[in-house]
Amino acid sequence: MTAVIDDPAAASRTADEQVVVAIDGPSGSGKSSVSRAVATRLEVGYLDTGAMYRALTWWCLERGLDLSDQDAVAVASRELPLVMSHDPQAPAITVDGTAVDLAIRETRISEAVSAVATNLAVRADMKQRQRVLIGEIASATGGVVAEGRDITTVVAPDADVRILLTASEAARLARRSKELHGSDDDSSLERTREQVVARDAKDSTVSQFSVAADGVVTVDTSDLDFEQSVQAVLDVVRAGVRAG
Ligand SMILES: Nc1ncnc2c1ncn2[C@@H]1O[C@H](COP(=O)(O)OP(=O)(O)OP(=O)(O)O)[C@@H](O)[C@H]1O
Ligand SMILES: Nc1ccn([C@H]2C[C@H](O)[C@@H](COP(=O)(O)O)O2)c(=O)n1
Repeated sequence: MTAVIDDPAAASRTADEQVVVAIDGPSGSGKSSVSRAVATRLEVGYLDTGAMYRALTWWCLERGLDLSDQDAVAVASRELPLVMSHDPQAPAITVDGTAVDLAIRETRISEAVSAVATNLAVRADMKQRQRVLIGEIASATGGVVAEGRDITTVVAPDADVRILLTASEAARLARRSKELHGSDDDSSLERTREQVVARDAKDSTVSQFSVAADGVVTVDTSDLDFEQSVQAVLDVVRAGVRAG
């Protein structure tokens, strides 16, 4: 893999030149926002795999499914009529023609999504979908930044560059609290804890995203601001591309 990054003619890269970047990490580490910025700078597509689990959760609830009914949720996963735009500056997601970009970020979805994401039949289906999407996006745009919890280890263990994006629990809680409640005072932090710490505890029963697997580079953003985090990831990508 010999991709020239920051190449304005990204979409004309040959298969050998395409760059696939896999990024995992815990909730609030900055995966989505940093990955979108990195994909934008690299002029490649973006895949938010968490949005896929969220969309499935939304669809199951919309249809009145009991999320603890593993078989019914697995069938829903296979049938999910999902369409995603992979433009990092305008990611969009529809289910059966309904735009769900905002709905899938609601607290009710954040609190329910782990029940779906820990369903092993759903994970097997999502893995296949995500592998296909990574190939399609890379072909269409010259590369892809795909982020989630198991991209570096299960979905794309052969990615050109694999990164674990992490941050201390305090930093992650404060970031999410400011985003959701506009503040990181004590009561806001407490209200955010369920969505960050408790969700990670549930999700970590099926994926390993707290310790980097062999060959995965850890980028700790606890003491970095947003732009520094983007630059740190780009540095790893550039080093990985040169080494590859
Ligand atoms: N290095 C950083 N410094 C400060 N804020 C950051 C940094 N990185 C991300 N953020 C902010 O933290 C919040 C959480 O980031 P983001 O949604 O990208 O995290 P995530 O890892 O994708 O979380 P989740 O997995 O729960 O969706 C956002 O408001 C984002 O702008
Ligand atoms: N590859 C992935 C991506 C996401 N999940 C789970 C973890 C979360 O509970 C949920 C939503 O993810 P988020 O949008 O918060 O990043 O999906 C997973 O298990 N594997």
